Amino acid sequence: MTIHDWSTGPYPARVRIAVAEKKLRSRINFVSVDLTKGEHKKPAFLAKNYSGTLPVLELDDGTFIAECTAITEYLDGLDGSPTLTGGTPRETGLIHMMSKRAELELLDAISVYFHHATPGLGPHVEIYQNAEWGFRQRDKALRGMAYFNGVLKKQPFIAGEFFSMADITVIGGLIFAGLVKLEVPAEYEALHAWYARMNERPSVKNRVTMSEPA
Ligand SMILES: N[C@@H](CCC(=O)N[C@@H](CS(=O)(=O)O)C(=O)NCC(=O)O)C(=O)O
Repeated sequence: MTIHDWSTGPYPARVRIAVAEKKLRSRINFVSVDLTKGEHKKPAFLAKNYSGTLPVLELDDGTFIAECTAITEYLDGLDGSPTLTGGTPRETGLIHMMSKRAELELLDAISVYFHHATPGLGPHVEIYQNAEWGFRQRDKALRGMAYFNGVLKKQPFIAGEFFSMADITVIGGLIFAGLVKLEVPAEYEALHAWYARMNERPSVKNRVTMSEPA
């Protein structure tokens, strides 16, 4: 399998963490797509992913799977023993809900702030910007941080009692927050403590270097 990605990107991080958690590194060939040059918006890449975003998983039969959630669901199911996306209908529902909530209320909101209220990937990629919309989404992300801090006051992981795709998505959000220098307020102690625990996981710690030659 091939993953088309950008080694330091927040969304690619979600899939890199899932690859490591599922011990699939030896089965993956990473191919870098240069976002800074707008390669992801050129016809050759758009043929892989209509949405022009990274990462994209390319199967050996030529099938392309984009969208971090979809890629994670595929990878998690490969060994017939899903550990990241839920082992029962109740777990699957809760994990999907909390992962989608993490996208809507945190990660995607920070992405909009990055693309609209900062120089983003540069004028050749950011062909339309609306700073007010970007700042509104930044404020939404800060509310999202408060929400997830509240969740983590009551349970050890984002979707309940064990690590899941939902944790990985919030990790992606906080990686993006770091990249755009959006601080997690100090008073969100449960979120800070959880993030410190997450950063101790080898899958999180080694996510960027995993694609470097052994
Ligand atoms: N909904 C998509 C969003 C993916 C996404 O936005 N990826 C970023 C990659 S990174 O910024 O996290 O490295 C991207 O392609 N951004 C480029 C752009 O939006 O022009 C997903 O979940 O996979």
